[in-house]
Amino acid sequence: MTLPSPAVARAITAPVHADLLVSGAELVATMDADRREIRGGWVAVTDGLVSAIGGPGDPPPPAARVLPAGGGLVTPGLVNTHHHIYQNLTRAFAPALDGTLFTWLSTLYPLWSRLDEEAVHVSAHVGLTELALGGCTTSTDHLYVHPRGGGDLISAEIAAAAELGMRFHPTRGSMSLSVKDGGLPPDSVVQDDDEILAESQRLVDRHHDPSWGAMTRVALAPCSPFSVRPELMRATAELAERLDVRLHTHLAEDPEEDDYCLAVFGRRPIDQFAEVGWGGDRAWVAHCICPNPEEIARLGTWGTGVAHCPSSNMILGGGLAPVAELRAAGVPVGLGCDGSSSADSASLWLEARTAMLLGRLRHGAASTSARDALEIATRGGAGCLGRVGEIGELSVGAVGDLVVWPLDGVAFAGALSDPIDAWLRCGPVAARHTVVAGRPVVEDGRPTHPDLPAMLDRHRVLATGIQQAFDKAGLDPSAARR
Ligand SMILES: Nc1nc2[nH]c(O)nc2c(=O)[nH]1
Repeated sequence: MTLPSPAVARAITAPVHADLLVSGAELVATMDADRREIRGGWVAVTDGLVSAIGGPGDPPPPAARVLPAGGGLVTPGLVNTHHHIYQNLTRAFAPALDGTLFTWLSTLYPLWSRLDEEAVHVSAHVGLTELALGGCTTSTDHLYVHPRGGGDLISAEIAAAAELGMRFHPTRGSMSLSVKDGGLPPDSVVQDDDEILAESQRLVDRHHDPSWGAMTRVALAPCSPFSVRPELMRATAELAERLDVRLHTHLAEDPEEDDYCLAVFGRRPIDQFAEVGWGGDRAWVAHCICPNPEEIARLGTWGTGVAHCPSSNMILGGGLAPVAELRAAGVPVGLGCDGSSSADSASLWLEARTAMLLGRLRHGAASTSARDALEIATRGGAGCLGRVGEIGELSVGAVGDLVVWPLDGVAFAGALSDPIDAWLRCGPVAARHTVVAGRPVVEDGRPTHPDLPAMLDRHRVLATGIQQAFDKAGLDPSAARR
């Protein structure tokens, strides 16, 4: 990772004229190295980076624009470490709702085989807008379905993120092992290893920005042990090392995956992960519901990150991820919405709250606080994406990504004693303002980009076309429910 240049470092320590000043907060929860919480605080952003932070006694710099926090809570922007945004085209899809992971995937793969550039662009516009409304400023996406003739899907979603001004970490997903070779996906959605590797390199060359404050970073992401060949896992790890980009995959997400790995590889998923050269801090993995204590310790030693996806894990019935144990072992744990066909909603506020509730259910009321959940949603995400100190905190020199959350109205009546507890225990809450690199993408609860209504109209047409494919293919909708 590139650190700020001397010029940037000078600019952020000198008194500045800010581009944006967010002031009038009830509390600024900086989530910086000291976890400073500043009552009545303000935050200034210059050239996309935080240039100053202060309290009521500190005079703020003059600013081109002042965004009133209106007595709200200011936090760093939340970081989404796992998503399949295109799945909002098959959200809450009735024929797939009751399946376990493998049945659910097998029902939906044929629909996703109809993705093309327009569908990905429109679904990304809608999906990233939804994320911004829920307080997300940096999102990953794991797009692993690349149908023949579908076009350059990753570039299409990067275009959507750039239009909206969202910080984006697309991961070039891949599947290479179809049913006929012992994998789960059908032939229509797999590619061969050479094509996947060539495309991965091309996308990194074209879009990946390693510089401090980058808006776009690309990672490489073979889908799961049951949809790619071990040779591709190994070659992808080598390519990521050579290009110095991060690695992402699904891991240990379901007992069915344990059974598959034992039957096919003769070892458990995390042993197979190590066998193909992935055990290290370049990788972060999604779900990680089923590691045993010895595997948790190994993940901690490696520094491999985990994207905790609480809603999706419960909806698919995969189980309860051992979040407290992973964190105690030193694993960077971030938060993920997961795809909108399994989690169906995409709000990191909701995922943070759900992570807090699940933690308390597993380990008792004193185990998991709103601050723990905020930590996972911010600094934990930065750890997964290799951007500690840069995203997920408000400190001078970090990116100017922040959220102003309301603390007023019916939901908060009487919640006066602690703004962070109020934020996550009351609600439901959507962002009042979401700011990325000093520019509001949500203001007064509304997206600032004007195209959302047109995008939603187009999304409905595209989603209808894709879902009708299910009927046309003559699939028996009730089969997936059995
Ligand atoms: N929740 C999800 N798990 C997955 N595993 C896999 O291989 N694909 C998926 C997915 O889309 N969602």
